Amino acid sequence: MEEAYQPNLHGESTEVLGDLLQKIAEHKGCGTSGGSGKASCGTSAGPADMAPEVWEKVKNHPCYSEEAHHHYARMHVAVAPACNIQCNYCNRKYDCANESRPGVVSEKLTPEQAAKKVLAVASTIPQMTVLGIAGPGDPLANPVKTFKTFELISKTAPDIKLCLSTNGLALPDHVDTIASFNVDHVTITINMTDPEVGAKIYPWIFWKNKRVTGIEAAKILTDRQLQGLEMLTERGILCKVNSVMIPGVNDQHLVEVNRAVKSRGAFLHNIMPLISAPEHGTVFGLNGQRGPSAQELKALQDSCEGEMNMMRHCRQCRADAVGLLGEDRSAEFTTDKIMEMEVNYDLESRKAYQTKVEEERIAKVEAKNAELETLAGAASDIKILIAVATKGSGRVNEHFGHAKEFQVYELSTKGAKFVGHRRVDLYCQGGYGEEDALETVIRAINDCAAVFVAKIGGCPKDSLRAAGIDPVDQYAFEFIEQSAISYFKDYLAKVNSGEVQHVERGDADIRQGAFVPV
Ligand SMILES: C[S@@+](CC[C@H](N)C(=O)[O-])C[C@H]1O[C@@H](n2cnc3c(N)ncnc32)[C@H](O)[C@@H]1O
Ligand code: SF4
Ligand code: SF4
Repeated sequence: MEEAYQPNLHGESTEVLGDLLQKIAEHKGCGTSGGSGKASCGTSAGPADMAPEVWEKVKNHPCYSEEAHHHYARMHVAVAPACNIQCNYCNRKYDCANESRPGVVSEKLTPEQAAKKVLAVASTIPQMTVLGIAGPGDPLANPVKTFKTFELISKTAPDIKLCLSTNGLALPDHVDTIASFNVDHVTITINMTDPEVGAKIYPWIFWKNKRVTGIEAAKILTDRQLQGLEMLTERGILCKVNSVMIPGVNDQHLVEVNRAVKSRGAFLHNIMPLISAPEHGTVFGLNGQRGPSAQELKALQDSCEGEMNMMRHCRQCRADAVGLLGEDRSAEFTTDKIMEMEVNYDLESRKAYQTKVEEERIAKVEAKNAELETLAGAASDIKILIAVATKGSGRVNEHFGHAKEFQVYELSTKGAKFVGHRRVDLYCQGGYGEEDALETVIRAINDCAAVFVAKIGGCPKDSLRAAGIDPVDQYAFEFIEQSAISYFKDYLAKVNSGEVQHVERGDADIRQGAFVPV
């Protein structure tokens, strides 16, 4: 192991960073508020309503703050191979280096290898702020490996936030240990509170040294999950609940789940699409269980939003993912490569870098707010979706042809709201076989009125226009939200003058997560 690094937590740059973060909070725009669990980021209640200790936890956590995810990165370490339950959508034996979805890893690590990897990544990616353990199995079915990893990292990289993601079965037994390692973000996957529904998702659980099946298993699981959630929130640990949306199985029921977890103090609800394909070898993949469409997912998230804040920017990462959400740099940090890397974990230079990131965030929020003021008083029910090609930093900074995903924003007189993303790399690979990649991208974003890009060639421009999608490169390298609001203002003006006719667009031809044609 490396020698323990002793940080200077009272250094000047730390103070500067603190001031900047406070400024951002005053600009109302960058977190996800506590208590009510409602969204912020210029969408509704902002950090002004958020308890300072909650703000402290979410301000640079890419999963807990939609706004932070444009700037801050996370990493997962795959130290937890075993699992204590079986879900009909999970098969951890299937592995593909090019595939990014939960449960997939290229190599499993020991706690010592994981700690070394964290230092290597933190030295290379100064905006990496969060270390999560999310499998490939269940962290709490591997408690020794999980907590040893946390212990090592909390000593060597004390500025990194620790997270874990669990199915919750063993959670009540480990809450005190979780709290003792200052793990202040825990995700619990809760797909049901009704055991009848649960029996369709979980064939078995391993409980008190024996296998339990059916409704009895689902009843134990839901009781333990809800008990664990209550125990964590009582201790002030922020909880995110993941729910996998499985059409025809738990889609209607998730509204009830949403109420149940909100009433027990969950901070954020992440309803994610089922990923299901026969080649994954899962029960659902093999029996043809489909995932939801992008529209079905958004409709369910919208219907739960009145209740609590919904996460819409989850990328359903691999258990060894590294980088900004939506990018995967795990191939740069394999065990072989780390061995040869010069690791220089310097807390002060990490803080200095993050200070620059915070300056950029402030500029972005100010620009958005200024643009939003120009919309004040505009009355219209029109809403449109736009797709944005971005590499991060909250800017329109990706070439159309290089985009592996598009971020989708809903524009209205209230402003620009992030509502999801479309991963076109997997869609191209898995969806339509020989079909031209451009065609599949167009089908994936054909519910959007425009696509914002840093650059685009003449041919794709023409094809997009023919599909009724406006290719917009005039905001190249500008901030996304400010540009989107400015575009929407022009759009409304053109609709009002009759220059453009607003049409309600149909659904995109994409099934989130499943990558098969609707
Ligand atoms: C791989 S699991 C690891 C953590 C833990 N075992 C759990 O299930 O919460 C991480 C997340 O991925 C989700 N997941 C796994 N397979 C999935 C699939 N095929 N489709 C959608 N979500 C999936 C799980 O439900 C969980 O929320
Ligand atoms: S609990 Fe997590 S790791 Fe275990 S089978 Fe379900 S998804 Fe897979
Ligand atoms: S799977 Fe979702 S919640 Fe977990 S690290 Fe990725 S984006 Fe964040």
